Amino acid sequence: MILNAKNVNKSYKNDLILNDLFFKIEKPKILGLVAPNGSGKTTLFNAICNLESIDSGEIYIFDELNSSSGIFNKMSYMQDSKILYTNLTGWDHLLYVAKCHKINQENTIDLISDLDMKRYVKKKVSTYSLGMKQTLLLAMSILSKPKLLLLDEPLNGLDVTKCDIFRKIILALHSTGTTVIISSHNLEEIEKLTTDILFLKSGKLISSNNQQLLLDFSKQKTEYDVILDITTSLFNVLKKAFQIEKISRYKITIRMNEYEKENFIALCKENKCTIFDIELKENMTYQLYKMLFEC
Ligand SMILES: Nc1ncnc2c1ncn2[C@@H]1O[C@H](COP(=O)(O)OP(=O)(O)OP(=O)(O)O)[C@@H](O)[C@H]1O
Repeated sequence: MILNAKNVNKSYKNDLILNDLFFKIEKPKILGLVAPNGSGKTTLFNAICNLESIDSGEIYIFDELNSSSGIFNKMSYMQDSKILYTNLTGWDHLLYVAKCHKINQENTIDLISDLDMKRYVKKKVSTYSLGMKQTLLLAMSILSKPKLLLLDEPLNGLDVTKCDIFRKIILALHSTGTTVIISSHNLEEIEKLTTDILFLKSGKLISSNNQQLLLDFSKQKTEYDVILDITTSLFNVLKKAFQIEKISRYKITIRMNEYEKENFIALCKENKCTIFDIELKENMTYQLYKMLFEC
């Protein structure tokens, strides 16, 4: 078992942040961790790494209690830039991590090149931009090729090119068997990278694959863009039966739930209308997020 969290509770004074939280990861995955500000994402990461004590419950990493000193040989945690020493250079930071994990300098130099850090790695961190600090933190967290990697808002301040590099590196690491959990408010990027999303709501985790969540979602009306070859007569039929938001010759935007979607597809078929594409107007993660946190 990669991660096993049982009955985890954590409060700050009267605020219950993690509420009898259960969570298991059995196979290597890339998971997104998504929730509004102040919901407890960082608290959960800190609790997993035992940087923050929990009030009750147990967390096991590779079948060892997270308080065991050996876990940091197998896992790594990218925190925010407050952990960096502004008077040291990026190179100093990387050398320190390399020494702790007995990694040779060639691997460090390769990573600096992969992350395009050569230009600034020998400068003091005090001169770094947010994106440069994030890149250094990412480099520090992946240098040891951990089997479990926690990334707390790694995309903050990264430009489009850096996001692409970041994605390739995470996918490459995952292909070697690493499990990655990434918290982010960038729902589009997170959807591109991950297989499951974990929503942290009221101190508990809900997976985007949760059957009840998907059932609730299927009952919600959502906007779809449909590319189709529509005739005027069919449009008149559809107009009466569905909530059409926008229409042009080959594309309509329509609000419907899953049940209505099936009827819509059947009606088009009956009328010999070809549907070339039917897709959610906003990404699925965003739709689930709205359903969970904004109603
Ligand atoms: N050391 C602390 N003492 C008291 N309260 C804390 C402490 N750390 C976090 N909190 C509170 O716990 C809650 C969860 O904070 P946390 O930083 O885990 O949320 P988050 O989901 O990571 O937020 P964000 O998306 O803004 O980074 C917040 O209400 C925060 O004020």
